[in-house]
Amino acid sequence: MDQLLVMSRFGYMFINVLVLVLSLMFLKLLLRCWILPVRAQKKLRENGFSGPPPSFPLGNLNDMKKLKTAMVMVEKSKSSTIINHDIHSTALPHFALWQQQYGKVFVYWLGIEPFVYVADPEFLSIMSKGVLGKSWGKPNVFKKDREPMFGTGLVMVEGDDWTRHRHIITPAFAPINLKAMTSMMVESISNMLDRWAIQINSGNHEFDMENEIIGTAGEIIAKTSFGVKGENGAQVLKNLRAVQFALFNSNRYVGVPFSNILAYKQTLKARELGKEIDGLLLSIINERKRSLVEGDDHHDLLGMLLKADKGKFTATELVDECKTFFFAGHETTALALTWTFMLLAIHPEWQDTLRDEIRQVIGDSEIEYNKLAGLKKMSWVMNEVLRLYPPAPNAQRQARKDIEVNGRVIPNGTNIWIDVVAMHHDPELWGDDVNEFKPERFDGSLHGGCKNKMGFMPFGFGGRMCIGRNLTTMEYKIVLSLVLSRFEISVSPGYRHSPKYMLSLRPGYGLPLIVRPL
Ligand code: HEM
Repeated sequence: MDQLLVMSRFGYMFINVLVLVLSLMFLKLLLRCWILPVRAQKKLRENGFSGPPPSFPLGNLNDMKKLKTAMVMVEKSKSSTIINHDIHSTALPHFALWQQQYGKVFVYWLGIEPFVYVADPEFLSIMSKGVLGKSWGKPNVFKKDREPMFGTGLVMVEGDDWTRHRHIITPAFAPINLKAMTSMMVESISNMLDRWAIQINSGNHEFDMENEIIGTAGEIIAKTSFGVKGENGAQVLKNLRAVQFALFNSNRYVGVPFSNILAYKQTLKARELGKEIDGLLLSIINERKRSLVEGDDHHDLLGMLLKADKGKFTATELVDECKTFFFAGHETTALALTWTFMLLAIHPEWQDTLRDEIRQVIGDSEIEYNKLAGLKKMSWVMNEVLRLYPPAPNAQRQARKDIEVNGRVIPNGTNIWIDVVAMHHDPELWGDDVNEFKPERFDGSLHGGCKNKMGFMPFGFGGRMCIGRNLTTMEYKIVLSLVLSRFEISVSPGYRHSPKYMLSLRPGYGLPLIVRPL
């Protein structure tokens, strides 16, 4: 009898505790998914930020999806031979439409996360001047998602940690160190061109240039970051690509509560691959540390970090920085080159102009780092390509404090989405020829004559500007010099111009080009 009484009391207590725990969980959920977003929306409205009305729990994701689908239908009905550089309304139709309705600064919602959208360089300039580095960071909503790619590498760290990381890494990108990477790059590119020559000899002149360049750029970034040689290196490269595929080639509902559960297969796969990459990179790092003691020299970024580092980075931090170099530097550089080949293929006069310049600056000698700065017109072409087709089509921040811009407050916790494609294609900033390929607009002007300096930002802005931009410029110039010295290119009739926003800005159906030896 007593025993029964004790058991029923115990059961009663258990149920009470369970109810309490479930109620607390429910309240937390209510606060996170409903009360806080409603409060944020009210504050943003009070501060004059309007935008498309969100619905629960998707925010504006459904509108975005519908507009994209409608745009795909419109595109399918168009002639496939037209190459139009006015890409904002086709690649990002939701932003183009909302801009017309709400202006260049408005609020939209990814799930329960508010984003202040900015396509006004003046607003951006005032905002970034008033913001101390610590008042904003990278959106938490993306951090978890991209953890297997960047970990706590430079792209993701904030505050004092960011200052420390940036301080240690900056010297690795110094010209003297980049110079030592020239031969690694020349080797990979020459291998690719020799493959092309063999294929052309066998009668096949058509290449998917995006595939070709992504493969070679991946090899180069892996070599220049941590030395891809050996079995471990090759396996790291393979896994890094697989992580990217698992994370971004699927429909993910960023900002929607429990969306990770919906995409749990990809999330788990990315985490597993991420762990495997960490293990492989760790063994490369340990091997390097041993060989450094024995006096071996490695001219890649990891080698430079290990030499300069003297224990300033933990092993995990070193692993994360290697992954960061790969993910931040691989596709961006490859896409800059891919879009360049598309534009040069439809502008043979610019192929000739660059060939003349290469002949004058480099001649028949081997490519040397010091000579690359002399390729001025090539720099104009690079800037113009990055303007029309920016491989990093947006930048994001999250307010860590209330941020005031012209008397309007962006509340702590709000995300900020800077639309680089919109600013690069804005006729009010660039003039009526904004959608024309005119590299000469960069002759004597670092900002291509844009009315506001912040209107041209392919490498970001402020203290967080891309640390790898000199490395990219170097690779870009070496690739173009070697390709244009041996081949001429034209567009294949199979090319369908359809730039798509998939985290980066890439050709929707690849880039088939016809390549002929000179
Ligand atoms: C065409 C090529 C490239 C483009 C368009 C590009 C673009 C950008 C942009 C826009 C940012 C700023 C992001 C932000 O403000 O949130 C950035 C940052 C960064 N990039 Fe690049 N990038 C390129 C190549 C590279 C390369 C080759 C590397 C390294 C090997 C690299 C490493 C980084 C890193 C580590 C950051 C973070 C810097 C920081 O937060 O302090 N990037 N890049």
